Amino acid sequence: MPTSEMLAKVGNHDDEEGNRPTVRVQTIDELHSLQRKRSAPSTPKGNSQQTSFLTLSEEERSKMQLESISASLASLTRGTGPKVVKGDPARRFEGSRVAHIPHHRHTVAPTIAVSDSALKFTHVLYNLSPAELYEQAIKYEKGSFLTSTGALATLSGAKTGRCPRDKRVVKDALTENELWWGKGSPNIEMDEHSFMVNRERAVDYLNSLDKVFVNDQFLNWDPKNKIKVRIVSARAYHSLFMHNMCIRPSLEELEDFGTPDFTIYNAGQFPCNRYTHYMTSSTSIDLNLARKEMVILGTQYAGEMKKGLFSVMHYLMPKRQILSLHSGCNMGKSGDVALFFGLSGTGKTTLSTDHNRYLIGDDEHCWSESGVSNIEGGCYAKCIDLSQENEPDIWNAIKFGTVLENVVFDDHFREVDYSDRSVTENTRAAYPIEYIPNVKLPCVGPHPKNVILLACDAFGVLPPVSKLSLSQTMYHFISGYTALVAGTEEGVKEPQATFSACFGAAFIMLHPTKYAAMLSEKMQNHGATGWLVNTGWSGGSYGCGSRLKLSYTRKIIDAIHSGSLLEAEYNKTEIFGLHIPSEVDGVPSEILDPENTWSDKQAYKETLLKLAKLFKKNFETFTNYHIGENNNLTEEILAAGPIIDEA
Ligand SMILES: Nc1ncnc2c1ncn2[C@@H]1O[C@H](COP(=O)(O)OP(=O)(O)O)[C@@H](O)[C@H]1O
Ligand SMILES: C=C(OP(=O)(O)O)C(=O)O
Ligand SMILES: [Ca+2]
Ligand SMILES: [Mn+2]
Repeated sequence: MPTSEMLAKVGNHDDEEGNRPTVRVQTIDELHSLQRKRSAPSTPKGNSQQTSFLTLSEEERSKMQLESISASLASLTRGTGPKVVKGDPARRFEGSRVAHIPHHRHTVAPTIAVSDSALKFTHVLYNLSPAELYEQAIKYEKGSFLTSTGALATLSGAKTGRCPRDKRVVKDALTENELWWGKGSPNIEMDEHSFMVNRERAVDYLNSLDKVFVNDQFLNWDPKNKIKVRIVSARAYHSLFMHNMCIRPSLEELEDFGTPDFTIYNAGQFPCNRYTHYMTSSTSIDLNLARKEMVILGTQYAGEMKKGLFSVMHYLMPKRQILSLHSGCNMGKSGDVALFFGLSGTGKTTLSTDHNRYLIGDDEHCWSESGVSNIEGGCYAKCIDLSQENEPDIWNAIKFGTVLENVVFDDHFREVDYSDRSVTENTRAAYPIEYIPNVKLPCVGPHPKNVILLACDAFGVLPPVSKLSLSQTMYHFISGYTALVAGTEEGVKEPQATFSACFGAAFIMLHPTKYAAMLSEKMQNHGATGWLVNTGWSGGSYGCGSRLKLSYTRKIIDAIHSGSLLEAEYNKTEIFGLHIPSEVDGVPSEILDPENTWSDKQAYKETLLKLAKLFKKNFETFTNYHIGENNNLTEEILAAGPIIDEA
């Protein structure tokens, strides 16, 4: 047993003179209580001044936050939320310092309505810091480890990617007319009642736990169009992921947070009931725009939250005449902004993270009257085959605070093997955007000068770069083409063509032509140039050719940014009618026309024709829709697609 004398020696045991300051404590517990100074329960960014720290006492503020969280977690049948209390249940003495919600709020209908979960406390871990979340994850979540560079390695469980077929949107009187439904649409309907069944299931699951994580954060760096989001989840992994991906409020902003504009209930560890109407699997991601809520059951893949909120923005922003974009975005030293559209794996994150330019964001943006703004506060990079040489900024961002999903690492040294696909091909790193050294803070910029459409063409017939007319830009934007290789298994040789309207059909809520019309108007008003960049195959299709060197693609992108590519000499290609430059600085000229790179010219022609037919077939669904006044744009856009000589 330690005596106070022994304790007094802590910190100066090697001091002969005995005149160093001593620790003035009586017990080991007291010593430990000195270790951690109490700070506000939030995650401020750097220079938070504690000055205008308000009229409310800390206790009152805390009580209001807890009441709001309890209301968020309210059961709809029982009408009340759980008794919530702040802090980790494992550290009880701290939790008990905070007053919980007054009793009368929870005794509305005493006998029938009360469930056991209403009789216990749910501990709320509110806006924990990365360090606290690391501790929670490592202590309580299997599969959580520190890597050699300080990142938090996690497993997302059975689902290692999004489940678009399990996404449901509540169809009610309003959304029935407003949203895009039917063929090609990502919005698969559900009714209000089934949503409530799933919501109750998620909330009951969360309330049954000892503790839940709550993140209150923002979306959109445009201060006039900022959205307040609350994420309630059961895993430190989810809380840290959203901490990184959403915009982190300052202490002061958190004080006045108030009621969120949108709430996610992530009960991903718990399945949905397959006998609930509209459910087709044990996974369900449900969006209710009227209630401003999203429920996640049966998948722990964190990307589902980020992209779910992106869908919400694709609904809210166009209502304010703001275009939401599935694109990366960066800005040159002279203020020239570029957008990078493209489906998953085409290079938005890789190419927007450019050491010579300021990063505005890697995935989700808004284009308003005043310019562009990032929706998010972080990046979500693929890390399969990541190398320090090819992507140094992303490599260096994988450090303390970063969530590393589904990667494989050495058991002892904890060095990550980025080439290992044992868990999944879709390994990911989620980090705060400030981890990229040349970030543009705040993440906003002026109107774009270049609009780059990325396609990873595994057929190997699209040119590495083409300059597009405005109608061609619209045609390719609405088509949203990419073709990745089907898989990495032996014998899979045939690339799989994907068409995803607006390069993000999985996330749009309105008809694609609505976004296309807005893009066309904005590009015209601000004189932006459209480009099509193939980041995929050259010298033949997948199996024969090879993926274009990232260094060449970067040179092409450099030439777009600098304006030098606008001045180049162009030739028009057959069928697709694309304008390809004859020279690009730093790129071998012979690869600029894909026909040159194929040894079998006949095979090239056949593959090109095959792809053109796929484009035409895909576009059939859009030919009935009208874009622009008098439908004039529709005609122009159609004419800008591939032309197949049927003779
Ligand atoms: N020529 C290229 N251009 C862009 N990316 C390339 C190229 N060659 C290989 N890649 C790889 O392809 C992947 C692109 O993925 P990413 O940038 O995350 O796409 P997105 O953000 O659009 O989903 C990265 O892993 C990158 O290293
Ligand atoms: C997170 C995603 O985005 P991306 O692959 O475009 O980076 C996703 O599509 O799940
Ligand atoms: Ca994507
Ligand atoms: Mn990305």
